[in-house]
Amino acid sequence: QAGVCRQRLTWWRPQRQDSGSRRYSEVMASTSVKYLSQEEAQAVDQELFNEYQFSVDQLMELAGLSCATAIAKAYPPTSMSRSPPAVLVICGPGNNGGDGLVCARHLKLFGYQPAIYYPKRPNKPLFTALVTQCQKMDIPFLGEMPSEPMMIDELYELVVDAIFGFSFKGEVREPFRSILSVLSGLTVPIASIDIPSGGHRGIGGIPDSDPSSDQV
Ligand SMILES: NC(=O)C1=CN([C@@H]2O[C@H](COP(=O)(O)OP(=O)(O)OC[C@H]3O[C@@H](n4cnc5c(N)ncnc54)[C@H](OP(=O)(O)O)[C@@H]3O)[C@@H](O)[C@H]2O)[C@H](O)CC1
Repeated sequence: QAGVCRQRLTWWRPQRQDSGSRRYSEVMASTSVKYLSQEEAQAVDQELFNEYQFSVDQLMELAGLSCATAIAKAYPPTSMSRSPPAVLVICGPGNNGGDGLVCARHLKLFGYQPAIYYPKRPNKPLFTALVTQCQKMDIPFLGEMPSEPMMIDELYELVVDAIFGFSFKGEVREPFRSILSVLSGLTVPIASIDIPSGGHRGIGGIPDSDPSSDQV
C-alpha cells in the first residue's frame, strides 16, 4: 500500500472493480506500486486477521515502521535544513492514528525530532501502550494544534497525516475538520499514512479543505 510520489498526488484510485476477491499474496506479489481502494484495503485487512492470524499489534508495528522507512527514503534527515529535522505527527482516533504513533517512534530512531498531536485518544490498552512508548522516548505530545498553517511551516519540516484510514466515512467532524483546514494551507510536505485524510473526494471528504499529500 505504501508508495512514494514526490509530485502532488491525486489520491488513491480504485484499480479494479473485482478487487474485493484479490488475495493478500496476489497484492504483495506485484512489483509495481498499487493503490488500493477502501474495499480492497479492508478485504486485505480481514484476510490478514482471519486467515493469516496476524494480530493488530503486529500489523500496526509493521505499518508504522514501513511508513517511517518510506519517509526516511523520501525525506532523508541529511536533506532537511535543520538537524534533527522536526516532524509533526497528527494522529486520529482509530488504527490509522496508532500507525502514526508507531511511525513517530521509528522516526525518532531514524534521526528526526517528532512531536505528536493526538486530540482524540481511544481508551484501549493498545493505544495507551503506544502513547507510553512515545513518552518514554521523550517524544512530546502537543496540548493543542497550531492554529495557523504558517506556525507549522515555521516549526516543522514535514507533517505526517495519520488522521484517517480506510474506515473514514461521511462528513468530517470536529476536531478533525479544523485540523484538516489548517493542513490545507501548509507549504511543508505532508506524508499521509494509508490515505490523504483531507483528500477523500471519492468517499465524501471536504472539498474546499483538501490537503493533497506529497507522499502516501
Ligand atoms: N490493513 C492493515 O493491514 C492494517 C491497517 N491499519 C491501519 O488502520 C487503518 C484503519 O483503522 P480503523 O481503526 O478501522 O479506522 P481509521 O483509522 O480510518 O479511523 C476510524 C476512526 O475515525 C473516525 N471517523 C470516521 N469517519 C469520520 C469522520 N467523517 N469524521 C470524524 N471522525 C471520523 C471514527 O470515529 P467514529 O465516531 O465513527 O467511531 C473512528 O474512530 C488503516 O487505514 C491502516 O492505516 C492498522 O494499523 C492494522 C493493519
